[in-house]
Amino acid sequence: MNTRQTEKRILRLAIPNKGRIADPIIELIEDSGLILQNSVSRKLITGTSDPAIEVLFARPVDIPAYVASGAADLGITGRDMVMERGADVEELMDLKSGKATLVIAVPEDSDIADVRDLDGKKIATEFPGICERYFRDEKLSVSIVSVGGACEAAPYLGIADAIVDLSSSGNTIRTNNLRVISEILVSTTILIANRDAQKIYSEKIAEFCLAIESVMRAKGKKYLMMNVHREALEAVRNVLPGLSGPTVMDVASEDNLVAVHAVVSEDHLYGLVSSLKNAGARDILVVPIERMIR
Ligand SMILES: Nc1ncnc2c1ncn2[C@@H]1O[C@H](COP(=O)(O)OP(=O)(O)OP(=O)(O)O)[C@@H](O)[C@H]1O
Ligand SMILES: O=P(O)(O)OC[C@H]1O[C@H](OP(=O)(O)OP(=O)(O)O)[C@H](O)[C@@H]1O
Ligand SMILES: [Mg+2]
Repeated sequence: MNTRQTEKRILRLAIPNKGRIADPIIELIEDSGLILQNSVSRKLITGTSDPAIEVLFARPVDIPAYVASGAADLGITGRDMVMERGADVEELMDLKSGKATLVIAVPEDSDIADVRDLDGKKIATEFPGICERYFRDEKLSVSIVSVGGACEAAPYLGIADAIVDLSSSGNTIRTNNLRVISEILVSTTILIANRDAQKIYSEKIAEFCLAIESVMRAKGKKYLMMNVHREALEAVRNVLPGLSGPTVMDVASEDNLVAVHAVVSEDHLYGLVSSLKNAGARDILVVPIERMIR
């Protein structure tokens, strides 16, 4: 337990201050109902709508060490960052966003066909820690050239034979005439905790996880409400199967009418609405869902 943790009872959550995963993380946190006081200014530690939680803005790559040391109790960053730093933290939740694959790539016209061909070669990467461990485990001796970005240019510049870098759309690899020969890991954004934090803030952490989970569960889902004549109920039910069980309620004003409510996946919505109408549903409403708590 570090001194901050023993002295103060304000849970500190570290999140990225910039980069591609920063905005989706802020959006997820705020959708869960925890509002940040200063998300757009340059203030690096800010309060939230919960007086017992403060937010630290930091570089994604620094967050694992802050959490491991107890400078922050919770952190949200890429799994690749945690692995790169070899940080001793607890992974609490996979937030399933910010997906990217750490790949080994070589120039398209290279003779290198397989990882085994990399013995004795030079590898450029922003991930020297992961690389060193990976090639040691593979029992290959490589020299690692550490770069701060724009890694894909390294083979062309003659400073490396291969690169280890993240790829998501694959555009950068393709545009720079590289070919993937292997994948090292798939990274997503994760929620991590300091190993002592659970002892001090277990209730706050459980509350935070529940709130975040409820937003994730609601993503891509819509709430459908419709009125259905009893005779058409079976046909409407047949259109809905497979989706989370519809709720059927009597409509007070009309004897023969029931209200049917169901949670449906957004992907099904387009065809589903006309199928429901054809099956006899009417007054169909499609409503957004902010959070789903089980
Ligand atoms: N296509 C991608 N390329 C790089 N990182 C990605 C990609 N998709 C998701 N990520 C994740 O984003 C995080 C990178 O954070 P970083 O602060 O380096 O952001 P960035 O958008 O690459 O910014 P920078 O302009 O500083 O390179 C990592 O955890 C990484 O896994
Ligand atoms: O598969 P893609 O969708 O093309 O994405 C992959 C590219 O994005 C990242 O670079 P970034 O934009 O972070 O620049 P950097 O190399 O300077 O970090 C990563 O390092 C790759 O170069
Ligand atoms: Mg980058």
